[in-house]
Amino acid sequence: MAAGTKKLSDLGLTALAGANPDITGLAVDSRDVKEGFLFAALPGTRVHGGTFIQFALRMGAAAILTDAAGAKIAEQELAASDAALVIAEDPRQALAYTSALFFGAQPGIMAAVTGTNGKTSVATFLRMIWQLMGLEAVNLGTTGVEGDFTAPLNHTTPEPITLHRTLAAAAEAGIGFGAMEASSHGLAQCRLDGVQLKAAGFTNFTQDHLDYHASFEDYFNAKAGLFARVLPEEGTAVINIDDPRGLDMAMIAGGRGQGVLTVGKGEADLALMAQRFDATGQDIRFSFRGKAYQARLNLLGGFQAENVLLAAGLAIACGAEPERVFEVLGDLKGVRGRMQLAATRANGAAVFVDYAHTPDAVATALKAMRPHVMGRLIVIVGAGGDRDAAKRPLMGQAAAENADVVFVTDDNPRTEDPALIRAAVMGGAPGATEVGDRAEAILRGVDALGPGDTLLIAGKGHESGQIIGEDVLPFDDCEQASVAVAALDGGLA
Ligand SMILES: CC(=O)N[C@H]1[C@@H](OP(=O)(O)OP(=O)(O)OC[C@H]2O[C@@H](n3ccc(=O)[nH]c3=O)[C@H](O)[C@@H]2O)O[C@H](CO)[C@@H](O)[C@@H]1O[C@H](C)C(=O)N[C@@H](C)C(=O)N[C@H](CCC(=O)O)C(=O)O
Ligand SMILES: Nc1ncnc2c1ncn2[C@@H]1O[C@H](COP(=O)(O)OP(=O)(O)OP(=O)(O)O)[C@@H](O)[C@H]1O
Ligand SMILES: N[C@H](CCC[C@H](N)C(=O)O)C(=O)O
Ligand SMILES: [Mg+2]
Repeated sequence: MAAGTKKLSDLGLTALAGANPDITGLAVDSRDVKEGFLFAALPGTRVHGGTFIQFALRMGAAAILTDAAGAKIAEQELAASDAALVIAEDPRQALAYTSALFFGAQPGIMAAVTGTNGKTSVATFLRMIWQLMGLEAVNLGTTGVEGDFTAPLNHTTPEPITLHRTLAAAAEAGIGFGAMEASSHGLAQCRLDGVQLKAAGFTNFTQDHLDYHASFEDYFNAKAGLFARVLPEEGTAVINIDDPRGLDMAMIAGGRGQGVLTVGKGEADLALMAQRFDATGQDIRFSFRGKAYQARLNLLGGFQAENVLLAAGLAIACGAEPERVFEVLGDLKGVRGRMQLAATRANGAAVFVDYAHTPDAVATALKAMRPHVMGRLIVIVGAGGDRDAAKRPLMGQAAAENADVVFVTDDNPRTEDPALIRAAVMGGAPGATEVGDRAEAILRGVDALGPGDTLLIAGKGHESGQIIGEDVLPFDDCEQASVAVAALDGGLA
């Protein structure tokens, strides 16, 4: 979508020498720069983007946005060029605000959700609640843009240029409501600082991404940035108060003067009082500010009710009538790749696919599955390469502690040696069976299913490819589950 040309000053930026060129586009990678673009030369984890200013200038950049270090790297090239130079203390945050001004529109009501697990689920349920109330809505995140406007995304929280281009396109298509995921990377890099939020949610905080964040506390602080920085003072924070860090988040939000709506099993504004599980879902009883309600959820897993209530809280915080929100909960559908029924064997045993890729998520998914299972619970688990290595044995342990049979296999090895990743996972699950090839592991897991047993294939959820080295090979857990059932039982599942 062409956003048109804007003056540098209309993008909230002031150049050092007073230049005010027309800006025809924005780029964060020098290889994407075209004539008249603003190039944001950002400090990176590997290299400073300032290194690439010389290439951006050659491509016709009209302005450079960077920090003092970036400007120093390209001092000579900048002196010899008449491109405008903008130096910001935090160029990532400046780029976020600039992107919002450049693309100029977003759905009028937006909410963001952060937390280690449950972001996609909550954002998707919130979008569905809005749609079921007759509103045009989207969710943006790991599964792309879904709802009344669709588009693929490569990141859970895209960098600001892609984010605001997408939000503007959605707004132009008539979308009035948007629910987005705020990943810890996205928050640490201020990717969503230019989005106008009405409400923000917090699901939970457990181990992940310690490859990127220097410490557990750094990881927490990145997430807390959603309330401490991005959500405005007049916004409402919707907090899962059952999480050990929920109170900390509520304090941060309250400290900034934001409204706080708590969700949880104990004392909470929106309180989950009882759950009754059966083969196809659960009935829940809950209260909102003291008044009791009941709803049917066609969703498996106790934690899904928590995600649904957080989404309901966000809908209310965004202005919806509580009674209307509670009425539509019974019509919610499952989220793709989250506790999704993938296939059923001739003997009745079921195969589920779930995106559990953290120790907490593996434990939660298996514990949640247990009340729905009569026989043995079998799990297939692995861990991704080029990601937090410390979580691997913990994922194995979570599988061993909560399932009756464990198969350890490859997830996305990326550039790492898959055998070493598997060995680390096996370290936490010594009694497990190791099967490197994921399709074979699924076949073995499905073959092991007796009547009343259930298989949970964890880790890849909705993903349609397996990343090996730099290649992405087609691979879909749901599809492989069907193939395995067909191979063992004949016909298609
Ligand atoms: C680890 C991480 O988040 N990296 C982000 C970061 O890149 P970086 O710091 O590694 O960049 P770098 O390689 O050091 O390069 C520095 C700068 O030079 C630029 N460059 C580089 C080469 C060149 O030829 N020209 C050029 O201009 C780069 O665009 C970059 O701005 O800044 C870049 C620009 O903003 C981001 O695109 C990039 O995200 C990469 C693509 C990424 O894969 N991020 C993942 C880990 C991520 O964000 N994941 C979360 C999900 C987390 C979850 O599971 O919850 C997400 O929100 O998707
Ligand atoms: N409220 C929850 N508490 C604990 N675990 C959960 C919760 N919700 C979901 N999970 C587990 O986490 C997995 C991922 O869920 P989801 O995709 O909604 O999380 P996410 O935060 O978006 O993950 P990502 O970091 O990849 O974006 C699910 O498949 C499930 O196993
Ligand atoms: N957003 C997460 C997804 C992990 C999914 C899992 N299949 C893996 O590859 O580790 C990440 O990039 O860390
Ligand atoms: Mg997600």
